[in-house]
Amino acid sequence: MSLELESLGWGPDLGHAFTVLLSESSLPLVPGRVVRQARGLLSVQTSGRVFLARTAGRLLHEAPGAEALPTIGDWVALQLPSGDGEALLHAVLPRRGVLARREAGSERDVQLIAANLDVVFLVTGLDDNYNPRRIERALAVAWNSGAAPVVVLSKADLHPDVPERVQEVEALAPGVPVIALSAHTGEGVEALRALLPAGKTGALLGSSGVGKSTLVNLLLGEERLATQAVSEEDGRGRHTTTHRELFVLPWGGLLIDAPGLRELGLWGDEEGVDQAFSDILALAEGCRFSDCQHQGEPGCAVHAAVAAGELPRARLDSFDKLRRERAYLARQTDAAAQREHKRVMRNLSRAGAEGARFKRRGG
Ligand SMILES: Nc1nc2c(ncn2[C@@H]2O[C@H](COP(=O)(O)OP(=O)(O)OP(=O)(O)O)[C@@H](O)[C@H]2O)c(=O)[nH]1
Ligand SMILES: [Zn+2]
Repeated sequence: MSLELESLGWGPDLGHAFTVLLSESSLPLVPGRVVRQARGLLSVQTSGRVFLARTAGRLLHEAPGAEALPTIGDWVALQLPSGDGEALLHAVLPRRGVLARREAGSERDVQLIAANLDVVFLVTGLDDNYNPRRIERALAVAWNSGAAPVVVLSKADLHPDVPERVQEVEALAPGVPVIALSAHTGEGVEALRALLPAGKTGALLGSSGVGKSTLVNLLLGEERLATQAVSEEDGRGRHTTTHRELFVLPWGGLLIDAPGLRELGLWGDEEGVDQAFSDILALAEGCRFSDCQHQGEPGCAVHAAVAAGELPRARLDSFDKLRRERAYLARQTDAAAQREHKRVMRNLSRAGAEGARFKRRGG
C-alpha cells in the first residue's frame, strides 16, 4: 500500500517538527505513522510502504517512562533497512495528545492506548454491557487524551426504547455527542461518519464484545476483522482482537481499533474528571463556600440539585469516587502532589484547631 502522508493526517506542524529533528540528527531518517501494534511489534506506514519497526535502543534507554515510547497513531522517525530487515525507530514526533490508562492492577504504571487522536468513540453495548458508571469513568479517561469524546451506544437493535437510553446517556455526558448505532440495521452509521472527516483520527474504545470489530468491518465495507461470532460458536469466548490497527476508511477518515479493555484505570490530571462532570462543577458555582466539597456543607447547590431531583445521587457518588481515586493516584505517583496533600492536611488540622471556619466566596 502506497499512501501520501497527508492522507494519514500529516500536516505543517509535523513537517516542521521533523525538519528540526533532521537538522539535529546525522541519520537519514524518514517520517511515518505507526499503523499497527501487535505486542512489541510496530508497523509504520511511510510515504512509500509499510515497514516493520523496532524501537532503537537509545530511545528505549533514554525514555523517562512508558509514555515516551511509541504507540499506535504516533508519528515517528525511521531509519530504513538496507535490505528486507526491520526499520529502526529513532524518535517519536511531538504528540497532540495520547489516550492512556493506568495499567490493570498497578498504581503507577501507565499503558498507552493510542496517540494523536481527534475523536475517541466510547462504545457501550445497549445489552447487558450497559453501565452508566462505566461510561462516566471512560469519559474522564477520554477527556485527558486531548481528543473529543463521543459515546456510541452499539447494538441499538437490541433495545426496546433507544431514545430514552440516549437521553439518559446525554445527561451523564454533558457536551458530548451520543450516537445510537446498530451494525445490523445501519442506524447511526452516518452520524458516526460525520464525526470522523477525512484526515481525522478516531479510536474505538470499549470492552470486549461491544461490536467494535463488526463496526470497523461495516465502515470498511469488507470483512477485514474477525468478529466474536466465530469464537462464541466454538464456545471459548476468547477475545477476538489481539492487536491495534489504524484503518483508512473509504472516505478518508482514520480509525484505530484496539482490543477490548476490561477496566479503564484513570490516568492523567484531574481535568478529565472535571470535564466529564462539568454539569456538577457548573452547579457548584452556586455553592455558598467556594471550596465546598458537597459533603453536607450549608448552602450547597449540588446537594440542593440532588434533593430537587435534578442531579441523580448516583452521579454525584460517581464524581466523588473518581475524584478520590484521582487524588489517591496523584499522591502515589507525584511527589509535588504529595507535598500539596501534606500542606492541605496541615491547613485542615490548623483550621480544625481554630474551629473550622469556611472562607466565604468573594470575601
Ligand atoms: N444485535 C447486534 N449484535 C451485534 C452488533 N454489532 C456486533 N454485534 C455482535 O456482537 C458480538 C461481538 O462483536 P465484535 O465486533 O466481535 O466485538 P468487539 O468489540 O470487536 O470485541 P473484541 O474484538 O473482543 O474487542 C458479535 O457476535 C457481533 O455479531 C449490532 O449492532 N447488533
Ligand atoms: Zn457544594
